[in-house]
Amino acid sequence: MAENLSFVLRAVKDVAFEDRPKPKLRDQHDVIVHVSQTGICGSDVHYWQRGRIGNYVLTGPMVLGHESSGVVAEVGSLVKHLKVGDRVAMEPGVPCRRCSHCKGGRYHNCGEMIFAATPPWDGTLAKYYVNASDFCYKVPDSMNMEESAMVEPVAVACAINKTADVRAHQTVIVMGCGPIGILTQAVAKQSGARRVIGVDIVQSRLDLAAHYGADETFMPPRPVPGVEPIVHAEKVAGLIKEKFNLGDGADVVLECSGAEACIQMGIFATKPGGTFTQAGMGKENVLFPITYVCTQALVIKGSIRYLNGCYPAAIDLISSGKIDVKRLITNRYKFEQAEEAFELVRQGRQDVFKVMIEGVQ
Ligand SMILES: NC(=O)c1ccc[n+]([C@@H]2O[C@H](COP(=O)([O-])OP(=O)(O)OC[C@H]3O[C@@H](n4cnc5c(N)ncnc54)[C@H](O)[C@@H]3O)[C@@H](O)[C@H]2O)c1
Ligand SMILES: OC[C@H](O)C(O)[C@@H](O)CO
Repeated sequence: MAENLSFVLRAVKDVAFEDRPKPKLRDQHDVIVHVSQTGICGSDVHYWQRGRIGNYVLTGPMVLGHESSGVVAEVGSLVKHLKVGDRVAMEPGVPCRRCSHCKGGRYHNCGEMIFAATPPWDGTLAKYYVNASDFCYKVPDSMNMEESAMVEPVAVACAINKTADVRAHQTVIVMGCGPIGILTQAVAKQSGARRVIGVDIVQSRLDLAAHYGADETFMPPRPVPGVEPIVHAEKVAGLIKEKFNLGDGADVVLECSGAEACIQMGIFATKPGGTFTQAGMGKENVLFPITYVCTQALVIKGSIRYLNGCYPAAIDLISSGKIDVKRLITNRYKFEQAEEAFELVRQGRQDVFKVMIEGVQ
């Protein structure tokens, strides 16, 4: 029997199962986690298919996966808050704790972050994963291990809302109704937003959004041949403002698709002085209506991964039943079927939303 069966991306479009040595505690504050469930994220599929996201480039074999829960199997001698057998949600990025960003409380900006399944760091799709104990959060008994793996995308959604400073009574437009968009809509609602409008080009995703966090949904009309895309985007933003009676725009726009058209529409749909936050990661460079940003004095922000407090907040939202992540899981696979699971996500079928891979027993 394998010691630490791992699902490894060996090169672009080339995955294989390998038996890797069981990880060792790197210091006395580490824990070894026996991984229970792992959700597949678009970025895992992206590395598999293209081998890079922005500056992160696959240069050697890397274990995939970063949305995981598990059971503590071993604890370092200085770990106080966890013991063997505890069930945890794992925050997959551990910062250096020493740079000016970490010391300033912005650890998401740490340049030395070790992030699971971001080259060159191995991910969590293995029997065992070693993590800093303070980045492992004990989950209440009421949460199962699939829900505990879903803490990761909910924490991303919390960070997006926190970055944009979403507040009570605001009108929020969320571009994109994939897992991140839908959860961002649900967190916006929980943050007190008065109206949340979800935008997507896929009807089934709008239908899900409408039964999840969004109050209203919108499908942008197709681009008109001969009309400049940016002119079309401004027109569509006008339609959104008119249809939903938003006056001169939404208080906040959260971009969760990465699509160039959505970025442009989102900017034009933000009210003067409002906040636009980019979380989607698509094309690295886009045509961007910068003069509009200037003349309307918009606040433009970027959101990446999680901020301090987002993991605990996500656990609270799930365990209190305020966000029901179970409804989002559409497909489940055994560890040995990991490639099949990845292939399913790659196909982008409309009936597939969140795919889970069970850990090695
Ligand atoms: N910032 C972060 O920390 C962070 C973390 C995780 C994921 N992401 C990024 O967030 C984005 C969303 O992630 P996801 O898992 O929900 O991905 P996804 O691909 O499932 O969702 C994207 C959605 O956008 C919709 N879309 C695409 N083009 C559109 C258009 N022109 N108009 C309207 N809708 C359009 C798609 O139909 C889809 O429903 C991705 O770009 C991902 O890389 C960012
Ligand atoms: O949810 C976390 C994200 O998937 C990662 O930051 C990834 O997209 C970039 O490495």
